[in-house]
Amino acid sequence: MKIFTAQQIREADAYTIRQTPISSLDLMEKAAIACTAWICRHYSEYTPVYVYCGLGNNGGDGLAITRLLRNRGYDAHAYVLHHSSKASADHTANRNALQQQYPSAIHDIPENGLLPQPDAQALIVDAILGTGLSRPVEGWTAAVIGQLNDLKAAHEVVAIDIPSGLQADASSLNTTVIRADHTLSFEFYKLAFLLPENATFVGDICILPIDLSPDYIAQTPSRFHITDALQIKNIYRPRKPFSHKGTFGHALLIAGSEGKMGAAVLSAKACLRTGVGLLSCHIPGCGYDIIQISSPGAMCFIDEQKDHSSSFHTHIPNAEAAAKYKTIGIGPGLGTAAGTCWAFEKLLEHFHQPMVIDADALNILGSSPAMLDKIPPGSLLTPHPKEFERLFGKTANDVERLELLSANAVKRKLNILLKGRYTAMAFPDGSIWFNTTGNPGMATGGSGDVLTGILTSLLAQGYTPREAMLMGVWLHGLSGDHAAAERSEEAMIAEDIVEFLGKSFLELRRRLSC
Ligand SMILES: NC(=O)C1=CN([C@@H]2O[C@H](COP(=O)(O)OP(=O)(O)OC[C@H]3O[C@@H](n4cnc5c(N)ncnc54)[C@H](O)[C@@H]3O)[C@@H](O)[C@H]2O)[C@@H](O)CC1
Ligand SMILES: Nc1ncnc2c1ncn2[C@@H]1O[C@H](COP(=O)(O)OP(=O)(O)O)[C@@H](O)[C@H]1O
Ligand SMILES: [K+]
Repeated sequence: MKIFTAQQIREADAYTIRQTPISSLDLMEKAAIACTAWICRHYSEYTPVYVYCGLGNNGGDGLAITRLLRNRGYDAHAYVLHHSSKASADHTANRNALQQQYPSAIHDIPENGLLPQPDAQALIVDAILGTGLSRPVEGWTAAVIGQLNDLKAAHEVVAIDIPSGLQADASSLNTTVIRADHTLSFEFYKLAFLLPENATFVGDICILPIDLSPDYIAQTPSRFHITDALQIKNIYRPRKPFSHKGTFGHALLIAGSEGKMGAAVLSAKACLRTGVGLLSCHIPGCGYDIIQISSPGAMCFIDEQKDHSSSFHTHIPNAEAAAKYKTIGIGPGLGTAAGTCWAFEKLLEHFHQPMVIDADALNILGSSPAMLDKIPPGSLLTPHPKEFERLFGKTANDVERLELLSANAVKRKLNILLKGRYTAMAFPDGSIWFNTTGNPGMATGGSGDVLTGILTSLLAQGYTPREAMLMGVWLHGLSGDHAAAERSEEAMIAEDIVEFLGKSFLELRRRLSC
C-alpha cells in the first residue's frame, strides 16, 4: 500500500473529482459518512459529542459529521473556531447544510474566544486542521489544542484524518498537536502515523476508504509503502512436491556466548521452523549440549574458545568454501570479545554473498566503521534503535533518522531495517517499507533473535534479500500476533513467536488457495 504525501493526497482528491462523477462535496460526504459510522459503532447514542471545527475542509468534515450524528439521534454540536478570516467552499456548504437542518448545533468561537466546558462523558472530535496544515500551529490555535489536550484525562478524543497540528510528512517534534485516542484517516496512512515520536498524538489508527481514484493511486509513484498480506502472498513460494533439503539451502548461524546461548537457540529454532534445508551453528564450547539438545535438527561446530567464538572464519578459508553456504546469519548473543571482532573481519574477506547481520555483529560494526564497507552488498542489517544509533549516529528526530537509514541503504547497497512498532525497511533503490504486523507483546528479550533466524532461513531458501526482508518481518510480526492472541501480550515469550510460525505459514497457504 502506498503512503502519499499531503500534496499527493490533494492531487488524488482533485484527480478523483476531475475524472469521476464525484464532486468534492460528495467526497467530503463520503468521508463524513465513514467517520460517523465508525463513531456510532464505538460510542452509544447517549454520548454527547463536541466537534471542534476549523475553517478548512477538515472543519467541513466536522460539520458534516455533526449533521450525520444528529440524524442518528446523537446530541452533537459543532464549535467553529475562527482561526482565520476565510472558510473553504466545502466548509461553507456543510455549514449551510447543518444550519438548515439543525441551527442550534452550530456555535461560533471567535478568535481568542473561550471554549465550552464539555459535559461529563462527552466525546471530543478534532476536525480543526487536516492535511492543509502549512506550518506548526501557534497563537490561539495552539492554545485551543492545548486546552483540548488538558481535557484528555476525562474525555476520549477522535481525530479526523490527522490529529490537528501534526505535519503529515515532516517532524512535529516540539510543536503543539492534538493527542488523540483514535485517528480516523482517509484512504492512506500518513508517514507521520508510523513515527515513534508521534505515538502519543495518533493513538489507534483506522483507515477508512473513500474511493479515491484507483488510476491515480496506481500511476503515482511513492517512496514510502506499507507491506500487506497480498504482497507477501505474491512473494511466498510454496514447496514443490519433489523438492529435497538441498533445494532449501544451507545456512550457517554464528551466535551465542557464555550466558547468551539462549539467543543462539532462538535463532536456530526460528531458522529451522522457517524452512531452511540445512542449518549449521557455530557456537562457543559452553553451548554444545545446549544447541544439540534444544535444536537436534541443526548441525554444530564448536569454537576453540569456551565462552565466546573466535574461529568461525575458518569455515570460509577461501571463495570455494564460501559456496558451501547459501548465507550466514551472525550476531545474536555473540558478544564483542576481541577475538570475535577479529574473526568477523576475517570472515568478510571470503564471504561475499548477502548475509544477515544482527545484534553484537552490528555493535562490532559500530565500533569499527571501516568494516561496514566490507559487508557484502545485498546483506540484511537488523538494528533496533540503539544499535542503529551506534552504527550510523544520532539524529534530531524520526524523519531525519529515516533519511539516514535510507541514505545508508542506498550508498552501501544494503537492506537495512529499523525495528519498532512499525519496523521500517530501507532498500538500495531508496524506497522505505513499513511493516504493520506485530504487537507490544514482542517487546521481550529474544524477539529480535527470532527475526534473525527467520531472515537467515529465507535467504538460504533463495528468496532475494528484498523478498526475505519484507516477508520475514511480516511473518515475524504475524507469528507474534498469533502468540498474543493465544497467550496474551504479557505472557507470550520469544519462543512463542517461533511456535506460531507454523500458523502464519498455514495462513499464507490459505490465502494462496482462496
Ligand atoms: N482526499 C481527501 O483526503 C479528502 C480530504 N478531506 C478533508 O480535507 C482536509 C484538508 O482540507 P484543507 O486543505 O482545507 O486543509 P485544512 O482543513 O487542514 O485547513 C486548511 C486551513 O487551515 C489554515 N491553516 C493551515 N495551517 C495553519 C496553522 N498552522 N494554523 C492555523 N491555520 C492554519 C489554512 O490557511 C487553511 O485555511 C483533510 O485533512 C480531510 O479532513 C475530506 O473532506 C474528503 C476528501
Ligand atoms: N510494540 C511493538 N509492536 C510491534 N513489534 C514490536 C514491538 N516491540 C518490539 N517489537 C518487535 O520485536 C523485535 C525486538 O527485537 P530486539 O529489540 O532486537 O530484541 P532482542 O534484542 O531482545 O532479541 C523487533 O522485531 C520489533 O520490531
Ligand atoms: K484533525
